Amino acid sequence: MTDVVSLYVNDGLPEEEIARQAALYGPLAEDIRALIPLGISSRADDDEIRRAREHLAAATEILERRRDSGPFGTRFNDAGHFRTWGNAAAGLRNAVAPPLEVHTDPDGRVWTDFHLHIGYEGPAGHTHGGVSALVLDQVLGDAARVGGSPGMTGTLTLRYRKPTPLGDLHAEAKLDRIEGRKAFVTGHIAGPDGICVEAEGIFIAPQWIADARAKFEAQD
Ligand SMILES: CCCCCCCC/C=C\CCCCCCCC(=O)SCCNC(=O)CCNC(=O)[C@H](O)C(C)(C)COP(=O)(O)OP(=O)(O)OC[C@H]1O[C@@H](n2cnc3c(N)ncnc32)[C@H](O)[C@@H]1OP(=O)(O)O
Repeated sequence: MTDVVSLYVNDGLPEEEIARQAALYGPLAEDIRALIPLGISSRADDDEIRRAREHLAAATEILERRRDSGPFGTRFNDAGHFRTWGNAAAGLRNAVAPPLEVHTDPDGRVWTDFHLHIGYEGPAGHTHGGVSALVLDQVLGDAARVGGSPGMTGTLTLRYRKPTPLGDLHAEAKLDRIEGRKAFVTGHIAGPDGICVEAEGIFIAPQWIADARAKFEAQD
Protein backbone atom coordinates (compact mmCIF):
# COMPACT_ATOMS: atom_id res chain seq x y z
CA MET A 1 0.00 0.00 0.00
CA THR A 2 1.19 3.53 -0.76
CA ASP A 3 2.40 5.29 2.36
CA VAL A 4 0.09 8.34 2.33
CA VAL A 5 2.16 10.36 4.78
CA SER A 6 5.26 10.09 2.53
CA LEU A 7 3.30 11.80 -0.26
CA TYR A 8 3.18 15.01 1.86
CA VAL A 9 6.51 16.55 0.88
CA ASN A 10 8.08 19.85 1.83
CA ASP A 11 10.05 20.47 -1.38
CA GLY A 12 11.08 23.97 -0.26
CA LEU A 13 10.29 25.55 -3.63
CA PRO A 14 10.55 29.37 -3.56
CA GLU A 15 7.41 31.29 -4.54
CA GLU A 16 8.89 32.54 -7.82
CA GLU A 17 9.72 28.98 -8.90
CA ILE A 18 6.17 27.86 -8.02
CA ALA A 19 4.83 30.74 -10.15
CA ARG A 20 7.14 29.79 -13.03
CA GLN A 21 6.02 26.16 -12.93
CA ALA A 22 2.35 27.16 -12.69
CA ALA A 23 2.75 29.37 -15.77
CA LEU A 24 4.50 26.54 -17.64
CA TYR A 25 2.49 23.44 -16.72
CA GLY A 26 -0.96 25.03 -16.23
CA PRO A 27 -1.33 25.87 -19.94
CA LEU A 28 -0.08 22.37 -20.86
CA ALA A 29 -2.95 20.86 -18.85
CA GLU A 30 -5.34 23.31 -20.56
CA ASP A 31 -4.11 22.14 -23.98
CA ILE A 32 -4.57 18.47 -23.04
CA ARG A 33 -8.02 19.25 -21.55
CA ALA A 34 -9.09 20.98 -24.77
CA LEU A 35 -8.38 17.75 -26.67
CA ILE A 36 -10.93 15.72 -24.70
CA PRO A 37 -14.11 17.26 -26.17
CA LEU A 38 -12.44 17.18 -29.61
CA GLY A 39 -11.86 13.44 -29.21
CA ILE A 40 -15.62 13.16 -28.91
CA SER A 41 -16.82 15.78 -31.36
CA SER A 42 -14.23 16.09 -34.15
CA ARG A 43 -15.47 15.31 -37.64
CA ALA A 44 -12.01 15.39 -39.19
CA ASP A 45 -11.59 12.86 -41.98
CA ASP A 46 -9.41 9.72 -41.99
CA ASP A 47 -6.21 11.43 -43.20
CA GLU A 48 -6.63 14.37 -40.83
CA ILE A 49 -7.13 12.05 -37.85
CA ARG A 50 -4.01 10.11 -38.82
CA ARG A 51 -2.02 13.38 -39.04
CA ALA A 52 -3.40 14.63 -35.72
CA ARG A 53 -2.38 11.35 -34.06
CA GLU A 54 1.17 11.67 -35.41
CA HIS A 55 1.44 15.13 -33.84
CA LEU A 56 0.07 13.82 -30.55
CA ALA A 57 2.57 10.93 -30.61
CA ALA A 58 5.40 13.45 -31.15
CA ALA A 59 4.19 15.50 -28.16
CA THR A 60 3.94 12.36 -26.03
CA GLU A 61 7.50 11.42 -26.95
CA ILE A 62 8.78 14.84 -25.74
CA LEU A 63 6.73 14.83 -22.52
CA GLU A 64 7.74 11.35 -21.40
CA ARG A 65 11.50 11.96 -21.74
CA ARG A 66 11.73 13.36 -18.20
CA ARG A 67 8.97 12.78 -15.68
CA ASP A 68 8.26 12.03 -12.03
CA SER A 69 7.36 8.51 -11.08
CA GLY A 70 4.07 8.02 -9.27
CA PRO A 71 1.42 10.52 -8.20
CA PHE A 72 2.06 14.22 -7.54
CA GLY A 73 0.95 13.99 -3.90
CA THR A 74 0.76 17.12 -1.77
CA ARG A 75 3.81 19.36 -1.92
CA PHE A 76 4.40 22.45 0.18
CA ASN A 77 7.05 24.95 1.23
CA ASP A 78 8.01 26.65 4.48
CA ALA A 79 5.61 29.51 3.69
CA GLY A 80 2.75 27.00 3.95
CA HIS A 81 1.95 27.15 0.24
CA PHE A 82 0.32 23.77 -0.53
CA ARG A 83 0.18 22.37 -4.05
CA THR A 84 -2.13 19.51 -4.99
CA TRP A 85 -1.50 19.84 -8.72
CA GLY A 86 -2.46 16.23 -9.48
CA ASN A 87 -5.88 16.47 -7.77
CA ALA A 88 -8.62 14.98 -9.97
CA ALA A 89 -11.06 17.83 -9.26
CA ALA A 90 -8.84 20.88 -8.84
CA GLY A 91 -5.28 20.01 -9.86
CA LEU A 92 -3.50 22.70 -11.90
CA ARG A 93 -1.60 20.00 -13.83
CA ASN A 94 -4.51 17.61 -14.21
CA ALA A 95 -6.35 17.74 -17.54
CA VAL A 96 -9.04 15.45 -16.11
CA ALA A 97 -9.99 18.16 -13.57
CA PRO A 98 -12.65 20.68 -14.77
CA PRO A 99 -10.63 22.32 -12.91
CA LEU A 100 -12.38 23.71 -9.84
CA GLU A 101 -11.11 27.02 -8.49
CA VAL A 102 -12.54 27.12 -4.98
CA HIS A 103 -13.02 30.47 -3.22
CA THR A 104 -13.64 31.16 0.46
CA ASP A 105 -16.01 33.80 1.86
CA PRO A 106 -15.27 35.48 5.21
CA ASP A 107 -18.07 33.42 6.82
CA GLY A 108 -16.37 30.15 5.85
CA ARG A 109 -18.64 29.32 2.91
CA VAL A 110 -16.64 27.92 0.00
CA TRP A 111 -17.85 28.14 -3.58
CA THR A 112 -16.78 27.61 -7.17
CA ASP A 113 -18.17 28.55 -10.57
CA PHE A 114 -16.95 25.94 -13.02
CA HIS A 115 -17.53 24.55 -16.48
CA LEU A 116 -18.16 20.93 -17.44
CA HIS A 117 -17.43 20.17 -21.09
CA ILE A 118 -19.04 17.35 -23.06
CA GLY A 119 -16.47 14.86 -21.75
CA TYR A 120 -18.35 14.81 -18.42
CA GLU A 121 -21.55 13.45 -19.94
CA GLY A 122 -23.61 10.77 -18.22
CA PRO A 123 -27.28 10.76 -19.16
CA ALA A 124 -27.63 12.27 -22.68
CA GLY A 125 -26.65 15.93 -22.59
CA HIS A 126 -26.27 15.97 -18.81
CA THR A 127 -23.57 15.63 -16.18
CA HIS A 128 -22.53 12.14 -15.05
CA GLY A 129 -23.65 11.53 -11.46
CA GLY A 130 -20.15 10.39 -10.51
CA VAL A 131 -18.74 13.67 -11.76
CA SER A 132 -21.21 15.56 -9.54
CA ALA A 133 -19.93 13.43 -6.65
CA LEU A 134 -16.34 14.31 -7.58
CA VAL A 135 -17.15 18.02 -7.51
CA LEU A 136 -19.08 17.84 -4.23
CA ASP A 137 -16.45 15.66 -2.54
CA GLN A 138 -13.85 18.30 -3.31
CA VAL A 139 -15.95 21.34 -2.38
CA LEU A 140 -17.30 19.84 0.85
CA GLY A 141 -13.78 18.62 1.72
CA ASP A 142 -12.48 22.14 1.20
CA ALA A 143 -15.22 23.52 3.50
CA ALA A 144 -14.11 21.08 6.22
CA ARG A 145 -10.47 22.16 5.75
CA VAL A 146 -11.34 25.89 5.73
CA GLY A 147 -13.45 25.29 8.85
CA GLY A 148 -10.32 24.00 10.62
CA SER A 149 -10.96 20.26 10.39
CA PRO A 150 -9.28 18.81 7.26
CA GLY A 151 -10.02 15.16 6.73
CA MET A 152 -10.73 12.21 4.47
CA THR A 153 -14.23 11.67 3.19
CA GLY A 154 -15.90 9.18 5.55
CA THR A 155 -19.44 9.42 4.20
CA LEU A 156 -20.79 11.44 1.30
CA THR A 157 -24.56 11.41 0.84
CA LEU A 158 -26.03 12.86 -2.34
CA ARG A 159 -29.55 13.64 -3.39
CA TYR A 160 -29.89 14.09 -7.14
CA ARG A 161 -32.95 16.35 -7.26
CA LYS A 162 -33.01 17.01 -10.99
CA PRO A 163 -30.71 16.34 -13.94
CA THR A 164 -27.56 18.47 -13.88
CA PRO A 165 -26.89 20.12 -17.23
CA LEU A 166 -23.41 20.31 -18.73
CA GLY A 167 -21.83 23.74 -19.12
CA ASP A 168 -21.56 26.51 -16.53
CA LEU A 169 -22.38 25.39 -12.99
CA HIS A 170 -21.99 26.57 -9.41
CA ALA A 171 -21.13 24.55 -6.29
CA GLU A 172 -20.86 25.63 -2.68
CA ALA A 173 -20.49 24.14 0.79
CA LYS A 174 -20.36 25.12 4.44
CA LEU A 175 -19.15 23.48 7.62
CA ASP A 176 -22.07 22.68 9.88
CA ARG A 177 -20.26 21.40 12.98
CA ILE A 178 -17.21 19.54 14.28
CA GLU A 179 -17.45 16.57 16.64
CA GLY A 180 -14.05 15.25 17.68
CA ARG A 181 -12.24 14.19 14.50
CA LYS A 182 -15.44 14.46 12.42
CA ALA A 183 -16.54 17.51 10.41
CA PHE A 184 -20.14 17.65 9.18
CA VAL A 185 -20.56 19.62 5.96
CA THR A 186 -23.45 20.43 3.61
CA GLY A 187 -23.47 21.78 0.07
CA HIS A 188 -24.96 21.65 -3.39
CA ILE A 189 -24.47 22.03 -7.13
CA ALA A 190 -26.72 24.48 -8.97
CA GLY A 191 -27.31 25.05 -12.67
CA PRO A 192 -29.10 27.92 -14.41
CA ASP A 193 -32.47 26.55 -13.17
CA GLY A 194 -31.49 26.07 -9.53
CA ILE A 195 -30.21 23.31 -7.27
CA CYS A 196 -29.61 19.94 -8.99
CA VAL A 197 -27.65 17.95 -6.38
CA GLU A 198 -27.65 18.32 -2.58
CA ALA A 199 -24.87 16.85 -0.46
CA GLU A 200 -24.06 16.02 3.15
CA GLY A 201 -20.59 14.87 4.07
CA ILE A 202 -18.70 13.61 7.11
CA PHE A 203 -14.97 14.30 6.83
CA ILE A 204 -12.74 12.51 9.31
CA ALA A 205 -9.29 13.70 10.30
CA PRO A 206 -7.09 10.59 10.23
CA GLN A 207 -5.41 9.86 13.55
CA TRP A 208 -2.00 10.96 12.20
CA ILE A 209 -3.37 14.42 11.38
CA ALA A 210 -5.07 14.73 14.76
CA ASP A 211 -1.77 13.69 16.43
CA ALA A 212 0.26 16.16 14.32
CA ARG A 213 -2.15 18.97 15.21
CA ALA A 214 -2.09 18.14 18.91
CA LYS A 215 1.73 18.18 18.83
CA PHE A 216 1.75 21.48 16.91
CA GLU A 217 -0.75 23.11 19.29
CA ALA A 218 1.23 21.90 22.33
CA GLN A 219 4.26 23.83 20.98
CA ASP A 220 2.32 27.13 20.88
C1 LIG B 1 0.42 18.29 7.18
C2 LIG B 1 -0.85 18.70 6.40
C3 LIG B 1 -2.04 17.92 6.72
C4 LIG B 1 -3.16 18.07 5.68
C5 LIG B 1 -4.12 16.93 5.71
C6 LIG B 1 -5.08 16.90 4.59
C7 LIG B 1 -5.99 15.69 4.56
C8 LIG B 1 -7.04 15.88 3.47
C9 LIG B 1 -7.41 17.28 3.58
C10 LIG B 1 -8.04 18.02 2.73
C11 LIG B 1 -8.71 17.53 1.55
C12 LIG B 1 -9.15 18.62 0.66
C13 LIG B 1 -10.31 18.19 -0.15
C14 LIG B 1 -10.18 16.80 -0.57
C15 LIG B 1 -11.48 16.26 -1.01
C16 LIG B 1 -11.36 14.88 -1.44
C17 LIG B 1 -11.34 13.97 -0.28
C18 LIG B 1 -11.25 12.55 -0.69
O1 LIG B 1 -11.51 12.19 -1.79
S1 LIG B 1 -10.75 11.46 0.47
C19 LIG B 1 -10.83 9.89 -0.40
C20 LIG B 1 -12.06 9.12 -0.07
N1 LIG B 1 -12.06 8.71 1.30
C21 LIG B 1 -11.29 7.70 1.74
O2 LIG B 1 -10.59 7.03 1.01
C22 LIG B 1 -11.39 7.39 3.22
C23 LIG B 1 -11.07 5.95 3.51
N2 LIG B 1 -11.31 5.69 4.89
C24 LIG B 1 -10.38 5.94 5.85
O3 LIG B 1 -9.25 6.32 5.56
C25 LIG B 1 -10.82 5.74 7.27
O4 LIG B 1 -11.92 4.87 7.31
C26 LIG B 1 -11.21 7.10 7.94
C27 LIG B 1 -9.96 8.01 8.02
C28 LIG B 1 -12.34 7.81 7.19
C29 LIG B 1 -11.70 6.80 9.34
O5 LIG B 1 -10.79 5.93 9.91
P1 LIG B 1 -10.39 6.03 11.44
O6 LIG B 1 -9.59 4.82 11.80
O7 LIG B 1 -9.73 7.36 11.72
O8 LIG B 1 -11.82 5.99 12.10
P2 LIG B 1 -12.25 5.48 13.54
O9 LIG B 1 -11.14 5.76 14.53
O10 LIG B 1 -12.76 4.10 13.42
O11 LIG B 1 -13.51 6.44 13.81
C30 LIG B 1 -13.38 7.82 14.16
C31 LIG B 1 -14.79 8.39 14.22
O12 LIG B 1 -15.32 8.48 12.87
C32 LIG B 1 -16.50 7.64 12.71
N3 LIG B 1 -16.40 7.04 11.39
C33 LIG B 1 -15.46 6.18 10.95
N4 LIG B 1 -15.64 5.91 9.66
C34 LIG B 1 -16.70 6.62 9.26
C35 LIG B 1 -17.34 6.79 8.03
N5 LIG B 1 -16.90 6.15 6.92
N6 LIG B 1 -18.41 7.61 7.96
C36 LIG B 1 -18.83 8.28 9.04
N7 LIG B 1 -18.26 8.18 10.27
C37 LIG B 1 -17.20 7.35 10.37
C38 LIG B 1 -16.42 6.64 13.84
O13 LIG B 1 -17.70 6.16 14.19
C39 LIG B 1 -15.76 7.47 14.94
O14 LIG B 1 -16.74 8.30 15.49
P3 LIG B 1 -16.74 8.61 17.08
O15 LIG B 1 -15.43 9.32 17.37
O16 LIG B 1 -16.83 7.27 17.76
O17 LIG B 1 -17.94 9.51 17.28
